[in-house]
Amino acid sequence: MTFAIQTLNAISPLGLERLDRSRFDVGTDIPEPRALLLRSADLHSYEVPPSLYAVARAGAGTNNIPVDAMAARGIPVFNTPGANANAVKELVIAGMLLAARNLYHAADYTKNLVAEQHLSGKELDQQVEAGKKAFAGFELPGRTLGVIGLGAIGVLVANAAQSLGMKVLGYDPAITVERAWQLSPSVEQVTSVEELLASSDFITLHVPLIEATQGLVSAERIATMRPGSVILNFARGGIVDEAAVIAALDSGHLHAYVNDFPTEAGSIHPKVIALPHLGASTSEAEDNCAVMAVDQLTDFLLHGNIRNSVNFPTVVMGRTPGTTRLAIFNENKPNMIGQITAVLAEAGLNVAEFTNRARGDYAYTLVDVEGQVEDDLKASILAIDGIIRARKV
Ligand SMILES: NC(=O)c1ccc[n+]([C@@H]2O[C@H](COP(=O)([O-])OP(=O)(O)OC[C@H]3O[C@@H](n4cnc5c(N)ncnc54)[C@H](O)[C@@H]3O)[C@@H](O)[C@H]2O)c1
Ligand SMILES: O=C(O)CC[C@@H](O)C(=O)O
Repeated sequence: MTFAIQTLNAISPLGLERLDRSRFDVGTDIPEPRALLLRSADLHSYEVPPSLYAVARAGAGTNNIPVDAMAARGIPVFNTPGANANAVKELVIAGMLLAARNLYHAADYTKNLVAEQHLSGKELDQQVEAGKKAFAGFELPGRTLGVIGLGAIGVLVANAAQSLGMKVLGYDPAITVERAWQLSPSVEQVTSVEELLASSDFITLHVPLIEATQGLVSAERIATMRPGSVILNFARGGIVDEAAVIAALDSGHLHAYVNDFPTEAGSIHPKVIALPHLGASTSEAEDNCAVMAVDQLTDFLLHGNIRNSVNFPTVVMGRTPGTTRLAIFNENKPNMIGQITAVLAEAGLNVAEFTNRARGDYAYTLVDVEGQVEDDLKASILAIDGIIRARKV
């Protein structure tokens, strides 16, 4: 049996090469895909075909995918946490330097001297020296960076800024133990966004775009920021009230807004540096994301294992020779396990391994039974109230 995987964005060949072509068909035009492999393609109005088993996002953010609706259909959505974090970290550091040293306008100034004013030689030298004072900037050591979201990217940014001599504040009410261990001990964790904004010269956002973070940087909060501060947004456009930022740039309250999500108003504003969603656009990050996404997807399709899903729990079980594996998605409600095992017992099947984990409203079961199973077993499992999907793997 082969699995058809449809790619909806350009995926690094390093990832695609890992797909064993005797088991996987890959293409951009696949009418009944078993899986989707994508980056930023928007799935919110995608009509999910009954054939679809899984979605793999080669990247971190999954706001382009209706993850809850996918969960309700028993479709895990995978992402690749950390795989592009270094690329984003480097761009954030570049963004701080672009803003602090006015590099964007400075480079424009010199280009203009030649392209528009046609200066050369001594005249050019004179104007270079005469004009440079307009672009004098400030240095990073001693300045404070506030990091909102201490996940894969936020921790790398915090540690890098700290090693550049900055004071770093961090805010993340749900920081994981793993990230807390990675965070430099010199980074001071604060307990509110307000505290962080009031004490920072730069703030950088590294949270997902979800209901709770939509408009997190609001007009009210911007008003509490230090005069002359800089906002860096390499997370998602919707986390910032851009109209409020532009008003604060116009009034002189903010120095600059550096972001990865151009809008009509932002792109042409002289104090906005808007990059074309470049955060993860390095060959290294694209390779890392593609490899991780493909490996997670194939492990799920071939073995039912779930790692790094944003809508189902991690469930991983090694294969036992001589057994048949069933992968079952169900609603998270009482007596589901009892009913599944009762069906297996009725079919005279001996369970070799069994794992069940729940996450929110849904749960996932992997069960290895000894020997082969009859085709009608799947129908008996699907007949249990609350079972969403079942498959022999
Ligand atoms: N510009 C780009 O190309 C690019 C690349 C990668 C990621 N991103 C964006 O950056 C986001 C973060 O990526 P990541 O890899 O660090 O993800 P991550 O999941 O490792 O970290 C996100 C962190 O945000 C925290 N968080 C969630 N809600 C919060 C809140 N209200 N206040 C404070 N902290 C909160 C979480 O606890 C978590 O620690 C992604 O969701 C994506 O939108 C953009
Ligand atoms: O795929 C990309 O180029 C961007 C990915 C980035 O926004 C992410 O959330 O990982």
